Amino acid sequence: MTVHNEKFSTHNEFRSDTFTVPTKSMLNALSECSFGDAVYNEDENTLRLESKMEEITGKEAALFCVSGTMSNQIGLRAILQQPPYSILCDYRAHVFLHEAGGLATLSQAMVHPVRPANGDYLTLEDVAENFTEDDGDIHAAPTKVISLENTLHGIIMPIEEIKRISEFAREHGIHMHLDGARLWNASVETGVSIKEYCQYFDTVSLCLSKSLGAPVGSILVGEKQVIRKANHFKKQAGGGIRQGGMLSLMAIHAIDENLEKLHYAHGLAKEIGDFCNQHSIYLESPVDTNFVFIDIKKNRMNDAVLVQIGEKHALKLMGGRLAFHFQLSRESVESLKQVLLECKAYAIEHPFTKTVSNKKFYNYEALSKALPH
Ligand SMILES: Cc1ncc(COP(=O)(O)O)c(C=O)c1O
Ligand SMILES: C[C@@H](O)[C@H](N)C(=O)O
Repeated sequence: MTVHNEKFSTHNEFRSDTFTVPTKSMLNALSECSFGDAVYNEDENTLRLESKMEEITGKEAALFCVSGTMSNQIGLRAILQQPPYSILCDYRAHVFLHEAGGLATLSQAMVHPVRPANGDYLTLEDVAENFTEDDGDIHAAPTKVISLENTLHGIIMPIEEIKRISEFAREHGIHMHLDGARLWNASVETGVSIKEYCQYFDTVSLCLSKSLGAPVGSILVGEKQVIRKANHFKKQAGGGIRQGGMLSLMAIHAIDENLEKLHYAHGLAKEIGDFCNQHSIYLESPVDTNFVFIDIKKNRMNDAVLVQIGEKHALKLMGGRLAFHFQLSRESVESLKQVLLECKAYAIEHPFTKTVSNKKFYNYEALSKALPH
């Protein structure tokens, strides 16, 4: 992957697939992009992207948003009507843990985080045992949305389970939202189409700026009146995009050119997952797609040491979560194996037994080194 300068190198970038950069093909396309004001729905490329996503997802309407956090939060807000209500989600859900408490502030929603009994993904039994019936009990905040995430920590949620939960939700008048930031990864891996996944949900958020490599953006899809309301919340939050044609054209190219490259990323992740298993480096969850979650606690590793050993080998890490994407080099993956062996050896000599929060899969100090101060 040729990049524009070493500061933005992605060949050695394992912190997240959010660090992927536009390909030369995406940049070359910009010579032909539109410059309409997208707030007035006058940008040709943005309308083309939204129409493309309506076709891919089978939903009535699509909305180009500046981030996945925005598309999730305005999507959930748009389907909620009158508090008190609650949102049921996985205890690791991004909408719950990593979107700055938006469900409380924008949606005034209570969140009911549920730990899957199987350790990997929510089942109907998890939902049925934990949802709050809208039965008039004034002590309660009835469940009005079940928000799923696929993939979650790279784990694929089986389509059969999604279907069971969706049927249950519809029987109980509960909306279904999908945080599909990496639904592309699930679809490429399972062969189940994006459209088939989306049919079980009222609203779906899909990210363009992660494994697909677009520089900015996510898409929210749903029924016309829901997307119309979501667009209102988008503008309220200052998310109106003026000449968005450059961003949406790169997003169109990202979908057309990079989707198949996800297989490469998944292959690298599985290779590292197998390597860990062969060298007794415990994993937190299965490697279904583009993430390897090292079980830092069980390995008695210190994630700051892992980051430092990574730096010694010119790799960018931010903790026990290892992200894989199509811009990684073969050499970096080989170096990563060395880093993991060194970190495992260090942990044997110096076991890390301090109790740390499991709320974050990233070492913010390491991440913050990349952030403007
Ligand atoms: C599962 C998931 N959903 C939503 C988001 C939010 O996306 P963004 O960082 O564009 O706000 C992320 C972050 O990348 C994510 O990992
Ligand atoms: C950090 C987190 O918000 C981001 N979504 C990631 O996966 O890297």
